[in-house]
Amino acid sequence: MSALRTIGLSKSYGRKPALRDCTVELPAGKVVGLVGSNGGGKSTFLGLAAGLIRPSAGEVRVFGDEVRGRLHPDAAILPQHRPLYANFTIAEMIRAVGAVNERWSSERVEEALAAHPEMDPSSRVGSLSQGMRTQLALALCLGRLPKLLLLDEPMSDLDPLAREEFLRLLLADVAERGMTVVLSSHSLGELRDVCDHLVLLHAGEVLLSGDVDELLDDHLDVIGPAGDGSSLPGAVIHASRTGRQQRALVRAPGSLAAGWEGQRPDLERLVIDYLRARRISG
Ligand SMILES: Nc1ncnc2c1ncn2[C@@H]1O[C@H](COP(=O)(O)OP(=O)(O)OP(=O)(O)O)[C@@H](O)[C@H]1O
Repeated sequence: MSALRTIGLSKSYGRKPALRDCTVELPAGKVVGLVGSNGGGKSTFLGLAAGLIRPSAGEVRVFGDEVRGRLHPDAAILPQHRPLYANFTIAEMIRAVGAVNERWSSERVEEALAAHPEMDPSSRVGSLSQGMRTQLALALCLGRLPKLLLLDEPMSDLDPLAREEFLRLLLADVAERGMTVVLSSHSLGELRDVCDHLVLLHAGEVLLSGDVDELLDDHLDVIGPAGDGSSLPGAVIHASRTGRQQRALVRAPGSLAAGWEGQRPDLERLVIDYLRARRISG
């Protein structure tokens, strides 16, 4: 069964569409990278998946159950604004969140915070740096022992070491507990190392969704003589010229004509060329 499935999911704010007819199926036990342009709909997608936002049309299912305005008991979300009470101490915050969750492990929270001895339990949340708040909010998410963890730009305010530790913690939970992680990020370099599955959003539309390796295998980054567009193999996603050469990203490539060379694209190339193509076509 998929961890998260959306069918024709749409959300408009007033008359402005934020997500349009989104149908995706995200496999359980994987790390899913949610990427795209600014305002592409990533936070809206995560909010809908968590039941924080109500859809304008379509449906969301978490482990087969339709999400209807409330967080699925097997899910946890780290929203972009990190919902914490500034006047509470860290220890009070942990107790408060534990008290409202039926399934709860304070050991799991402590385990997640163990790598951060600077987070004294008696410190006020309001005195923590932005990155420390993110660490605390993530630890609170893990305390719910989620099977599906939804993370909105979790690494944006973490230092390089904290990012590495954060990813290590997540990957350990994916491997040991079979957790599914959906994380939005603009940092393709970081996603490349951890993502099994990709969802690419632009202007509320899903441009790509699938297993990362399969998507990369299905594309070719080709270079050849300019002006010879007729010999490009496969469907052209985006093409550009420099002098006498042209470069293109093609999908479902056939065999290459003489004078052309091709290689499997990396994740950055794939994502950037899809977004560039959309920007040009408007
Ligand atoms: N509460 C809201 N009211 C009105 N419009 C909204 C609201 N939240 C989001 N939007 C609009 O919906 C669209 C999608 O926004 P969303 O925050 O989901 O994108 P995003 O991909 O997370 O963006 P970013 O990468 O910039 O964080 C944008 O056009 C945004 O302006």
